[in-house]
Amino acid sequence: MRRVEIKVLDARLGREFALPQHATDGAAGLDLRACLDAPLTLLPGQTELIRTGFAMHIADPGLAAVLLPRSGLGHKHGIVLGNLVGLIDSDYQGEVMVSCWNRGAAPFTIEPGERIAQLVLVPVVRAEFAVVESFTPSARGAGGFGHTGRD
Ligand SMILES: O=c1ccn([C@H]2C[C@H](O)[C@@H](COP(=O)(O)OP(=O)(O)OP(=O)(O)O)O2)c(=O)[nH]1
Ligand SMILES: [Mg+2]
Repeated sequence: MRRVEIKVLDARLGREFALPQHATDGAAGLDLRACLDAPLTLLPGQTELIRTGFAMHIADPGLAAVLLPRSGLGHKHGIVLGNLVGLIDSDYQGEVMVSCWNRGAAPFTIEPGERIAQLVLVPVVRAEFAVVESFTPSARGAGGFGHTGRD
């Protein structure tokens, strides 16, 4: 287990609402809860930025966190992320925010404390681009976007 510092910004977190945690021993994500004061109804097409009640500082530049939809909410109710995937930089120290987008056809109400997204810590390889005139040839070359066919 990796230790990552967080600051609790909403007093309900860790009391009324569980702190972000892995739901099972094998879970890759930590579920994030909506720190809302009242239920929030997202109409079809609506997007709102929702507080999670904590700030995090990953600190290690070799790590980042990605925010991903929960599959049940996304598939059954159309509740996904307005930015599709959220990226938390290792030097970010602000509140983790979740952009919730109702891409479905029906209104959906998010309750205070509801698990709305998941955070996955991922390794990062930082790079410095080196400008060259030519590449060592590869089998693919510049072919892409389906050039290998469909079967
Ligand atoms: O879903 C998200 C995405 C980002 N962030 C925070 C953490 C991240 O480190 C910071 C900046 O995110 P990003 O680089 O994706 O956004 P930007 O539009 O490029 O903003 P900036 O100019 O601040 O880098 O915002 C969130 O809290 N939730
Ligand atoms: Mg940025």
